[in-house]
Amino acid sequence: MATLNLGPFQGCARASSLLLHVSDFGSASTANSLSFRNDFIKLRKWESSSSVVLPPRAITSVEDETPAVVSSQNIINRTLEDPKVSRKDLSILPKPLSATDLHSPNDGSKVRVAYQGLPGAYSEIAALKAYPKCETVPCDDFEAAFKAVELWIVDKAVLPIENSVGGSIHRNYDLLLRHRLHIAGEVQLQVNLCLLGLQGVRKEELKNVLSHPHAFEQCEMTLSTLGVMRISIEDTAAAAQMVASGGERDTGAIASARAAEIYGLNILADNVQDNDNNITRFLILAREPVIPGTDKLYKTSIVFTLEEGPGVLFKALAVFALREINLTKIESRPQRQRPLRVVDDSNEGRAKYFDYLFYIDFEASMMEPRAQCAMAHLQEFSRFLRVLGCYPVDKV
Ligand SMILES: O=C(O)C(=O)C[C@]1(C(=O)O)C=C[C@@H](O)C=C1
Repeated sequence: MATLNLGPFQGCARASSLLLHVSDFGSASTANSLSFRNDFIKLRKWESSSSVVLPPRAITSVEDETPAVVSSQNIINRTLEDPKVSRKDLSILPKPLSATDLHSPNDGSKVRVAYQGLPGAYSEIAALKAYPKCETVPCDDFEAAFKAVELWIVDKAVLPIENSVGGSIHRNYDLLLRHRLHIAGEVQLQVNLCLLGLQGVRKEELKNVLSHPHAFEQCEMTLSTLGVMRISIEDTAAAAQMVASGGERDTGAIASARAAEIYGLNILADNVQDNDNNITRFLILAREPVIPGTDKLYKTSIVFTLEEGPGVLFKALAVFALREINLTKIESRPQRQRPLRVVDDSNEGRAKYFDYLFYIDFEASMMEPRAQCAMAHLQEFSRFLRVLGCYPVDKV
C-alpha cells in the first residue's frame, strides 16, 4: 500500500474522513481491511491519547456492547483477539484510502457543467468535449451560468469567448471581471452549422430561419443565397426546438446535428458556415484556479488597466516581447466603473478620454520565471492587474 506523508494532525483528519466517506470507495476486501488496520495502528503511534469515532457498522461487528467513542487501538486489539469474531466479520471494516483513491476520475463523470442554452447548443457540445461523461446543466443566460458555479449548484461553466469569424463575445469578457471565478481551461470547437427543417421540407421552401446571431454571422453567404428572413433566438438549440414545436413548414433553423437529433428535425444542408475554419473558443470557469505546470503548453489570461501617458500600451506589450512571450489575444473593453477620464486644460477646455480595460492571453505558464517577471514588470505601470487563469492550451 502506498504510504502518504501525513503529519500527526493531518493523519487524524484522514482517519475520521476515512470513516465518514468510506462508502464512496466500494466494499472492503480482506486485504484492504488488513491495510486499514495497519494505518490505524500508525495513527495511534502519532496520537497516543486520541479517540476515534467508529461508524456504527464497524462497531456492530463486535458482539459485546461498545461505547460510541472508543480508543481505536482497543477496538482493533479486541476485534483481533476475540475468538467470536471471524475473518469474514472483519471484512466489513471500512476500506482505507490508498494514493490512487485520492485522484478523482479524469473523465469528468461526476462533474456538473453549466452552459448557456438548451440541450444541443454548441456550448453543450463544448462542455462534453471538455468532460465527455459530465452532467450538462442548461442555463438561461451567461450570468446564470456564472452564478451556478459560485453557488456550488454546478462545478464548472463552459462559455463562449470568441469565434474565428465573428470575433469576441464581449458580454463574457465583462462578466469575467464582475465575478470572481477562475479560468480553468479552454475548449476550441469546430462549429459545423446545419440548416434544419421539419421532416419532408426542402430548403427552397424556407422563408424564415431562426438562430443565434453569432451563427447567422458565420453563415452570411448561405443565408443570402437562400434569401430567407433571419429571426434571432437566444441559442441555436432553442431555435431548433421552436421550429420543431411550431410546425411551420416554411421555417427552419441553423443549429447543430445534435439539436436535429434531439428535436426530431431533418438536416437540409450540412456545414453551411462560410469559412471551413469556423472555430469557437470557450472558457471553462471554476471556483478554484488550476495549479499550473510546465509539463504541457499553458496559456495565461490577464486583465489590467494602465496609467495615462504616451506609449503606455506600447510599454505594457513590451513586457511580453522582451521575454519572447507570444500573445494570442488582446481585447479592450470600456471600464464601466470609470468610462471617461476628464483632462482639465484651461486653454483648450475639458478633454474627455475613454478609459479601458485590457484583456490579454499569452502563451506561458505562471510557473515559468519569465511569466512571473513579466507580471511584476507590468504591475509597475498598471493601476490594476488580475490573473484570470492559467490553463492548458486546447487543440481543435
Ligand atoms: O447558440 C449556441 O448554440 C451557442 O452555443 C452559442 C454560440 C455563440 O454564442 O457563439 C456558440 C458557438 C457558435 O459560435 C454559435 C453560437
